Amino acid sequence: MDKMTVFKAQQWAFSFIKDHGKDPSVADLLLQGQLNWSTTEMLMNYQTQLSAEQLERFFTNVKLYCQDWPAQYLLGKANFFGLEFKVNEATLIPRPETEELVEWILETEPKTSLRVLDIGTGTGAIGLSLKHERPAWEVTLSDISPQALAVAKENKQALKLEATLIESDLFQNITGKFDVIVSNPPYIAESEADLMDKSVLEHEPKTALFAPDEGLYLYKKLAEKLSKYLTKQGKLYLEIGFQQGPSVVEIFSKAYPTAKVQLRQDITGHDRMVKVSF
Ligand SMILES: C[S@@+](CC[C@H](N)C(=O)[O-])C[C@H]1O[C@@H](n2cnc3c(N)ncnc32)[C@H](O)[C@@H]1O
Repeated sequence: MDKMTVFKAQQWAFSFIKDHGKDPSVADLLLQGQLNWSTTEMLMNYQTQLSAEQLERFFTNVKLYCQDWPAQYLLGKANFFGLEFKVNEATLIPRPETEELVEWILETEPKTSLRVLDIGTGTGAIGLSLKHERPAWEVTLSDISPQALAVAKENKQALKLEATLIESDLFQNITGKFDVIVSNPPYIAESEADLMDKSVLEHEPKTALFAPDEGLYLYKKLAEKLSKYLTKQGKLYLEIGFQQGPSVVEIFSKAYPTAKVQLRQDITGHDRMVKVSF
């Protein structure tokens, strides 16, 4: 393949992606991500020649994106809360909604030393972002998937953050008590699979997406054992599906009648988070 300028390669990718009915702005994401360039660097380098190798990788990624591969898996990385996380097909791609859960914790909890447990950590996105913002917190990351936990370990090392990693089915291998437990568990009902994007369904891990019992299984399991792992005034923060607000509030209100259970909406106005305060 001959050399080509960044500008020409971008133009080609734009029209190729458009012709396939997908989002042309992903062309920039793929090229910038591959070259590790900021938007400014991209603008300053429009006339730079790309090597045949660089072009081949870019064209391949553009074509795979048009075949429903998520751009983040093609690049092997995703941004979350201002940090770069390695991702692969063993981990969910961290979502912007989840950044709002991190923000809620940061604006509510004291900056002083706290013990924090992130259950179902995946890439480590929630727990490592919290540790990055609050170095005094002692953070534990757990996941049922050893492959996901291996990615969380790489992210912890790349970001130079301290955290304990534990392979565990919910609380099974967890000991001690925590001031904050946070979880974005799998919460999609199997019956909703038909409505999902092909790129999510075909590439993201099923153990990260689906849960039995209309998606409520993990919330019910968390509620059963929660009090044993929270300090007296501890708090649980959860991400939920936008239709699950009333059901999740009911699960925790029934299990802990004296606790305060709060529902919170995301930036688009959908029910998205629940906090249980003891
Ligand atoms: C929706 S993903 C969330 C990943 C990450 N916390 C985030 O917000 O991007 C759910 C995660 O929970 C993990 N998981 C599923 N069942 C679990 C269980 N029983 N115990 C612990 N982790 C579980 C999955 O492997 C997956 O990494």
